[in-house]
Amino acid sequence: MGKKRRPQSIPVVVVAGFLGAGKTTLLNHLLRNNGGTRVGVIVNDFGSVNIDSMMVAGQVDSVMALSNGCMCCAVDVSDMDEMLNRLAHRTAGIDVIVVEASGLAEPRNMVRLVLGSENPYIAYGGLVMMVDGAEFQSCRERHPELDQHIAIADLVVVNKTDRIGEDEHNSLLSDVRRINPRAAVTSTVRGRVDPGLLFDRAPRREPQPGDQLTFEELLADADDACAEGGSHVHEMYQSVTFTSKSPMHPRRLISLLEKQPAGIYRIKGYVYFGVEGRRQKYLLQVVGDHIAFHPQRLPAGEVPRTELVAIGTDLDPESIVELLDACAESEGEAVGANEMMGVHRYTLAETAPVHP
Ligand SMILES: Nc1nc2c(ncn2[C@@H]2O[C@H](COP(=O)(O)OP(=O)(O)OP(=O)(O)O)[C@@H](O)[C@H]2O)c(=O)[nH]1
Repeated sequence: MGKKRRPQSIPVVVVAGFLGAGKTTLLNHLLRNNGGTRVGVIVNDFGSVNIDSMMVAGQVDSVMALSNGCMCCAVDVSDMDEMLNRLAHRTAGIDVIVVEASGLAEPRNMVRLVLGSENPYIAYGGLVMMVDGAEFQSCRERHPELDQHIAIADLVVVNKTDRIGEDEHNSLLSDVRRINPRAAVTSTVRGRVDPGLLFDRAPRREPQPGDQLTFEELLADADDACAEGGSHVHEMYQSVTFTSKSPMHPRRLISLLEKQPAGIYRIKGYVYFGVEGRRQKYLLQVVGDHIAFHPQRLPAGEVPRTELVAIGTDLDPESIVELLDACAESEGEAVGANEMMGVHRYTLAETAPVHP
């Protein structure tokens, strides 16, 4: 018997945005507030350890990780295709698929990967660009390409508006609208957007005469950029992975984070402090000079360890690993609860992405 065709194809929404803009936070919000819509997730992280998939795991049945670095320049679309095929299979019972691009991805290429899929059960569902309200203007100065990313979005989410004043917010909104007059634009805190903006969206409209570039032209541009070794933001960036089974010394780690080695823009991952009596690990999030710890219960049976990815430009991986190594507790070193003061200063009351 032939496979029964679904009455409707499954939309695949791509969520992109620069490092730390709040993509995973948005994803977690969508997963918690899905209103019964079954969401399949594909995450693509820049570092060799996929922290993002750990941050959404447990929230959803179907999360798949495209690791080994940023996927956007992959010549071979088969990895993405295979995941789309698995999520779109009727036994998975998925209604919508969200692809979280790496923070350094070229969004056009991520879209191209979705459009390149030959799966008849999926349909491209649009591009959502997350903008870090607090960091975007300075990021644009360093990476003018970010404007082109905004220019092709269907929905722009201006996030972290709690970190900017009204004037800055208004000027950011007018810049976004000038760069992309046709996109829907919404502002939020902690990615709290109405899931209906992403899921039940009207079918993508055909490009109109007068649009700056047609969608096909944008995709063709993406091909050219790759072929010429083009100007992708991620080419300037490297990632360094650090893991340690020894607990980290809170005070030493905080001093390192407060005087970050040159070039680092983003650090994320899990930190274990071996303070007696605490079965806790901390999700560490650093974006620019903004540091945040989110305490989480250490699940029974989980071997405590620290696993961090640092992302930035002109990094010296060896010296970064050495500096982090020096933050680990040495044998016999007694670390009291008072050493955690610095960590508490950066600990958010609201525990964001948590394994239930
Ligand atoms: N103040 C504030 N912080 C936020 C907001 N949204 C997200 N964050 C924090 O910003 C940090 C980065 O958020 P993520 O969701 O991991 O960002 P991301 O875009 O997935 O990061 P990458 O995958 O590394 O590019 C985390 O510490 C979040 O808790 C917000 O609206 N306001």
